[in-house]
Amino acid sequence: MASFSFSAALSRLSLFHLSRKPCISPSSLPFSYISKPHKPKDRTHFRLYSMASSDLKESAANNPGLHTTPDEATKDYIMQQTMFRIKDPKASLDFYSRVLGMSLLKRVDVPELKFTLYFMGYEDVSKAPSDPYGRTVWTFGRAATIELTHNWGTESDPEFKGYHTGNSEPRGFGNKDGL
Ligand SMILES: C[C@@H](O)C(=O)SC[C@H](NC(=O)CC[C@H](N)C(=O)O)C(=O)NCC(=O)O
Repeated sequence: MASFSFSAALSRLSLFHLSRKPCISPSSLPFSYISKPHKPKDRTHFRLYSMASSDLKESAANNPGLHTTPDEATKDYIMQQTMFRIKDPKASLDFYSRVLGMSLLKRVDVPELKFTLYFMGYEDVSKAPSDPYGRTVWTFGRAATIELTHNWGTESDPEFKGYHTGNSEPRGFGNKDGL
């Protein structure tokens, strides 16, 4: 099998097929790789895509409107939260914490309006402030959190048929994927 050097790979900037026993671990490459078994038994084949090419489908030149640097006026902005309404907090908290490995960053109970918010995220909550105000400020400073909204009673209301999933007309919200 031809030797495979990282510099040679960079200079070629093209697709690579690694044989069954790659001479270097794909995980050590700064390339992104997609394991694509050619046949079910060949699970060690990898197809490597160079990331240096400027004609990538994902380049700014190939995607009008795409900027590689944010506007100076909003450069510190982040997508802080997206909100999903949930029917049953027990089931949803189990899914987002046990299945997806997220942590509960902050819980907000609003009894006067009979709802609770659960802010979930991939953060080490042992580093969160212990005081409620500090914890709130910390939570709303985390990027890409999920705000789960539970309107009290939906979990036990036989008349509640669940929230719109986005998979029927009018199609709106699409889906959530996990890996
Ligand atoms: C932090 C708290 O005071 C809020 O304002 S959260 C935003 C608010 N959420 C709710 O009122 C949740 C209960 C409501 N019945 C619902 O299901 O939304 C809100 O503005 N919700 C509407 C929205 O579009 O986010």
